[in-house]
Amino acid sequence: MSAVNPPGSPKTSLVPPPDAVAPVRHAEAPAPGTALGAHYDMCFGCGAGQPHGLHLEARAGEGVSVTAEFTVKPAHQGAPGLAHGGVLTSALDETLGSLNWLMHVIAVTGRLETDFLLPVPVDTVLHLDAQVTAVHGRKIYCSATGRTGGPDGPVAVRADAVFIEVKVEHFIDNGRSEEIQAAMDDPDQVRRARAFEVNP
Ligand SMILES: CCCCC/C=C\C/C=C\C/C=C\C/C=C\CCCC(=O)SCCNC(=O)CCNC(=O)[C@H](O)C(C)(C)COP(=O)(O)OP(=O)(O)OC[C@H]1O[C@@H](n2cnc3c(N)ncnc32)[C@H](O)[C@@H]1OP(=O)(O)O
Repeated sequence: MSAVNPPGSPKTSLVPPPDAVAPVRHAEAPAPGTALGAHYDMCFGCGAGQPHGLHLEARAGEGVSVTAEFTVKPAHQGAPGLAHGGVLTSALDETLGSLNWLMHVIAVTGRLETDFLLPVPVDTVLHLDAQVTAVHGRKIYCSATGRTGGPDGPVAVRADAVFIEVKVEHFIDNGRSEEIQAAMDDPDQVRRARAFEVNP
């Protein structure tokens, strides 16, 4: 049998390489406690205009960190009365994606690994916390936890991820044309997208 973790395999990619550097909070990052708002009104994770969404609300934290709250609704069930694991992973993914605001970088999820430690019942408020741990070129290494019963409660879910920095053209070139056109016609959306990109 070949090596369990051959170099370059996905399994090794969540560990920052030795020459990775500490993340830098952008000088114009929102102050700790500031609500970050949605990066896109129709986003499944954070968009207020998305009726099927999670409606996650993230706030800037200290350093390169964010916090968020997610209330598990009946529509999020996997087993009777319990949250679906994929939905919980989406909440972690969205919280990690919100870290973009603090670095003024646009990045998309490359790899995300979730540990499910406790079942999460419907009506639970999941207290999410995410931080960037290291940066290597375009790769942003980050981790998140979701706690129940309050911000200091037991960890129910946690995730490690690598996000990959992209340009706004990633969305323009790959998104379905009708949504891209609508986004480009919306000055507020263009402003929000560009706000990520100012990264001197
Ligand atoms: C004006 C209209 C604007 C409209 C837009 C509106 C708003 C935009 C603003 C903000 C939105 C931003 C983010 C959204 C935030 C939250 C949502 C939650 C996050 C998500 O839900 S987001 C969706 C899921 N996500 C994807 O849809 C990605 C699909 N994917 C790809 O699009 C490509 O795959 C890509 C771009 C990832 C890479 O492609 P690429 O060609 O650019 O880069 P390349 O391959 O050269 O890799 C460069 C270096 O990254 C390493 N690397 C690559 N892939 C890796 C992996 N998977 N794991 C570990 N490392 C990886 C390589 O190993 C190399 O590393 P090294 O430099 O060391 O060699």
